Order: sequence, then structure tokens, then C-alpha cells
Amino acid sequence: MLRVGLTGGIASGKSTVAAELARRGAVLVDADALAREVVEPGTPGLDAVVHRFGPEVLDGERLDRAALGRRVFADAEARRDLERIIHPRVRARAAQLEAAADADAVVVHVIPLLVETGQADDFDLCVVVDLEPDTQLRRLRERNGLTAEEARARVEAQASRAERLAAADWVIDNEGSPADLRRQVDTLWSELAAGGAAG
Ligand SMILES: CC(C)(COP(=O)(O)OP(=O)(O)OC[C@H]1O[C@@H](n2cnc3c(N)ncnc32)[C@H](O)[C@@H]1O)[C@@H](O)C(=O)NCCC(=O)NCCS
Ligand SMILES: Nc1ncnc2c1ncn2[C@@H]1O[C@H](COP(=O)(O)OP(=O)(O)OP(=O)(O)O)[C@@H](O)[C@H]1O
Repeated sequence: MLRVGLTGGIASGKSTVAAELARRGAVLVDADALAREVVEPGTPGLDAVVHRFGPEVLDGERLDRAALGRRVFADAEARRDLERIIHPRVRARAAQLEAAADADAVVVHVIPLLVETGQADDFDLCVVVDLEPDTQLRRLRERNGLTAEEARARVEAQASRAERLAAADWVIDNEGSPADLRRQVDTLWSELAAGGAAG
């Protein structure tokens, strides 16, 4: 098994890269998807979130993610409390999924906060999706319909570009077109399929 950690700032293009790797045969373990799964209606994770943040973060029986996002991206202590609830549950599920993969699989863990949570050395290869801050803010605002201030708060809740690049064994530059991105994924996949790049 080859274990790859894939990260990048918010709206850098991680999900796009991950989907391209999956098309080529990688097994994905997506921390954002697991972070949603562990707070599905009726889960102990959702109970813990409501206990900390109150019923105002619920929309019916579901988590109101936009409401919770507004709370935690405006308040670092609230964000840490949420992370303490979500992260251990995500890690447990990720370990289960990895254990179920074939022995010869390329397993790609997509982890937005890989650098922030000190996991860069836990993988055979740490891949960072990189782009200019202006491009990142523009794509984030377009995708999520955020104000400039909201978008900046989300970027500032994360590691800096320099911190992420310092942890990288392999960098994908997502300044260009989607086709350019796919070409870079082809190069990365050739290395992974050959047993992993030097790291
Ligand atoms: C605050 C929440 C409810 C907002 O949900 P929403 O659907 O709007 O966003 P989504 O979950 O798709 O996350 C989008 C992106 O936000 C960034 N982000 C999410 N949580 C955090 C955080 N705690 N710190 C910094 N950036 C974060 C990541 O880049 C992520 O890819 C949600 O992000 C959440 O539960 N966050 C805490 C869990 C966490 O740390 N997740 C990230 C890795 S597991
Ligand atoms: N090369 C590109 N050119 C133009 N738009 C792009 C490119 N790559 C990604 N995007 C767009 O930028 C946005 C962010 O991409 P994506 O969702 O893959 O990022 P992400 O890193 O997974 O985000 P998050 O951290 O929020 O989960 C999306 O709207 C996507 O369609």
C-alpha cells in the first residue's frame, strides 16, 4: 500500500485533484466527507455539536452547516471546540476505510488541515495543491458566495501558503486551466503507480 496525504488551502482544488486520482484508480479517504458523515442526523457526533453550540445550529434534524460555519470561522475558540468533537471521529473512520483497502492500493487521504494537525510525516508522500492567494480568494468567493471578509477569515483560519509548501514532497500548481491540472495529475499518478516518488 502506498499512503498519500493530499492537502491544500480552502478552494485550492483538492477535491478536483482527488477526483482525478480516483478516476485513475486511487482509493480516496476524504476527511471533509467523513466530517459530514460523523454529524449526520441521529449520530453521537451531532449530539455533541448541539450540546456545545445549541439548537440554533440545527435546521430541523440536520446540522445547519452554513450557520455553524459563520460561528466557528468568526471565533477561534469555537473552532477548536468543534475540531475536538469532529477530528477524533474522522480519524477513526479514516483508519477503518484504509484498513479495508487492498494491500497494493494507492490510498489518498484528502485532509484540508493536514499541515495544521501535524500529519505531514504520517504519509509516504505529502502532496500540496498550491495557487496564488488572489486566485484562491476569487474561487472561494465564487463557489461559496462569500463576502471578501468572510473568504479572508476562512483562509486565515488555515496554515499559510509557506507552511504548507514547506511540508510538501510534491506540489501541484492549480493556477492554470482544468486541463493543465489534469496533466499534472497524470504525472503524479505515473509516479504513484510506479511505487511512489522520492520524498
Ligand atoms: C464549519 C463547518 C460545519 C462548515 O461546513 P461547510 O459545509 O460550509 O464546509 P466544508 O465542511 O465543506 O469545509 C470546507 C472547507 O473549509 C475548511 N475548513 C473546515 N473546517 C475548518 C477548520 N476547522 N479550520 C480551518 N479550515 C476549515 C477546509 O478547507 C474545508 O475543505 C465544517 O467545515 C466543519 O464541520 N468543520 C470542522 C471539522 C473540520 O475541521 N473539517 C476539516 C477537516 S476534517
Ligand atoms: N484549474 C481551475 N480553474 C478554474 N476553476 C477551478 C480550477 N480548479 C478548481 N476550480 C474551482 O475552484 C473551486 C475549488 O475547487 P475544489 O472544490 O476542488 O477545492 P477544494 O480544495 O477541494 O476546496 P475545499 O477546501 O473548500 O474543500 C471549485 O469551484 C472548482 O470548480
